[in-house]
Amino acid sequence: MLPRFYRPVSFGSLLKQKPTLASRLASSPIWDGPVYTGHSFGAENSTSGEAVFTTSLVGYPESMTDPSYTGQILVFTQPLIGNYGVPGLGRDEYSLLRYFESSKIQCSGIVVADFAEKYSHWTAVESLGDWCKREGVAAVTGVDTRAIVTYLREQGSSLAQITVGDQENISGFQDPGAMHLVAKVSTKQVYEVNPGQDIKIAVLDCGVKENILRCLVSRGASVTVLPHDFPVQDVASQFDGIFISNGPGDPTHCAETIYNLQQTMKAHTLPIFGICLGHQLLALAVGARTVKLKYGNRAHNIPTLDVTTGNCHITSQNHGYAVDAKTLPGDFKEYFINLNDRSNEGMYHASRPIFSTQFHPEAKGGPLDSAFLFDKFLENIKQYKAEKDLVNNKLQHTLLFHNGR
Ligand SMILES: NC(=O)CC[C@H](N)C(=O)O
Repeated sequence: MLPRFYRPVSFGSLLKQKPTLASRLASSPIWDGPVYTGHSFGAENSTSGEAVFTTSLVGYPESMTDPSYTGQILVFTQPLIGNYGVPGLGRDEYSLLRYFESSKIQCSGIVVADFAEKYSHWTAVESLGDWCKREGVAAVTGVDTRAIVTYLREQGSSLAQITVGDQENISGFQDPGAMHLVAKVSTKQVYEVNPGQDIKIAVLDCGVKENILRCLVSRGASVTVLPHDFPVQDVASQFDGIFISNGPGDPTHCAETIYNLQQTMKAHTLPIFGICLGHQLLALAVGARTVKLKYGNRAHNIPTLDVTTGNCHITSQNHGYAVDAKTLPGDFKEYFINLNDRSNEGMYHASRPIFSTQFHPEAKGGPLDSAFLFDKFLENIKQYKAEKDLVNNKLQHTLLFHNGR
């Protein structure tokens, strides 16, 4: 017998079609994808979004609170999800969330083969189902996720709905790719983490993960978090480095950030580092193009080649778009390549301290192979500061000399 709280739930997906005149005129989408019926173990709300799959084995609290998943229904290929429960909102010595990437569930819904009602972990305060219910997020279990993932791999990431019981999904099929989601998840106010340090980094928050901030402040930096569209070019001289964060949706919606980065790179020579959406925005700012991948890369174990060393790193990834490496301008070189699908995984400037990665070196949920890239950014900053100090000292000596005569 099914536990009482289970209600029938359907997970259906929309076959992606090239818009024909007929389908555009008929404003409702054509429902021609498969329907999978399982049980609800989260909030009994209907929802819609882009269905994507992750092959990560652990880290569901981190993935579900990652703002990059906004507007997406996350299908886990790992068949048993929820067995270590969900941790609480504890904070670390920097007041950053210890166990989550943001303070709420960001994805629109989740789909798992088998939900573990019984959980056990020393950090757990509730079950995955209770967390989803409390946060109003739909969750489906008891469906064949192998069939769903086969569909998504063949068809590509697709618009989908979760409907609970007999509910109608009045919102239809929401396409996160058509929305400027970064504006929704970015901070509205400027705030500081670990203030008062010698090294000062400006973070453009397009949906920044807590562990990215932790990776910067734990290396001794003060971080000032700015809204995604903040004119960073106007304040860049107050900082020693600029970081551009991860975030949801299609990077081409972020016209303000792209423009501000162009102006910053024109007027300033300080070190810049971007991760995931940050990489895509930096690439767009220097004139490269981004493309939508068929079903994206979402996993914690993707082999990635460092073109500069020949080393392979196992990386954590979560993206549906990629930079087309063929469109990088001459002074930017390809830094990393995905060894599964050969897509671009990063770039660096030939002579300036600017680089970015498509994968996530902060990887909460692991692996930590590429965490050295934060050290590299901090090294770039120290070198930049040392050169700046040298120039300032020389300038002062020159002025003193002239004054003395
Ligand atoms: N994790 C991210 O920053 C994702 C970037 C972008 N939204 C993509 O899907 O490609």
